[in-house]
Amino acid sequence: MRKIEHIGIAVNDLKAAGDLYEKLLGSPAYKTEEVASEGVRTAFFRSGPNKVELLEATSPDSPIAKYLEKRGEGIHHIAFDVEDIRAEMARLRAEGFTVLNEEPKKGADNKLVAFLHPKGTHGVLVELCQDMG
Ligand SMILES: CC[C@H](C(=O)O)C(=O)SCCNC(=O)CCNC(=O)[C@H](O)C(C)(C)COP(=O)(O)OP(=O)(O)OC[C@H]1O[C@@H](n2cnc3c(N)ncnc32)[C@H](O)[C@@H]1OP(=O)(O)O
Ligand SMILES: [Co+2]
Repeated sequence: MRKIEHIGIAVNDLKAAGDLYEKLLGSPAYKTEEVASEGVRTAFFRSGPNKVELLEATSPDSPIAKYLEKRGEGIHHIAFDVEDIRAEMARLRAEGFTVLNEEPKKGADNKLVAFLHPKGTHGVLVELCQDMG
């Protein structure tokens, strides 16, 4: 794990939350992007070398919709930047973590992504991200 790639925050309304985070961070989202396969629309903000990803659900069966229904708005996941996502997935499986994806999938912000089940990480949904260059 090279660094924290982004902190993911689940929100009910991306526009309203985005306006607030623009005030909070002092700059607008550098990207908004829909990831249909995940049923999410995202907005990315920079905070120095770090990133914040706001996520709203675009379908009722989205993981974000389910999370919001159950827990309301809040920090949804921590994403880590990895050099080689397939190698990391194999390493973490061998270490006993529950890797939720057979194969990495295309995420937002030009990344290949995979997730670890929060039950195996002390309650934090972990995302692995490899930059696709
Ligand atoms: C890819 C685009 C973008 C990017 O950065 O590129 C994204 O980040 S997309 C983010 C949205 N996509 C995902 O989250 C995919 C991975 N998530 C999942 O596969 C599910 O959400 C899963 C398996 C984590 C939970 O789904 P499930 O249907 O099992 O929901 P439950 O409510 O039954 O949850 C089971 C259990 O886990 C706890 N839980 C659920 N979500 C989280 C979370 N985000 N953080 C911590 N814990 C979580 C939930 O409370 C249940 O525990 P329990 O003790 O039974 O209440
Ligand atoms: Co993410």
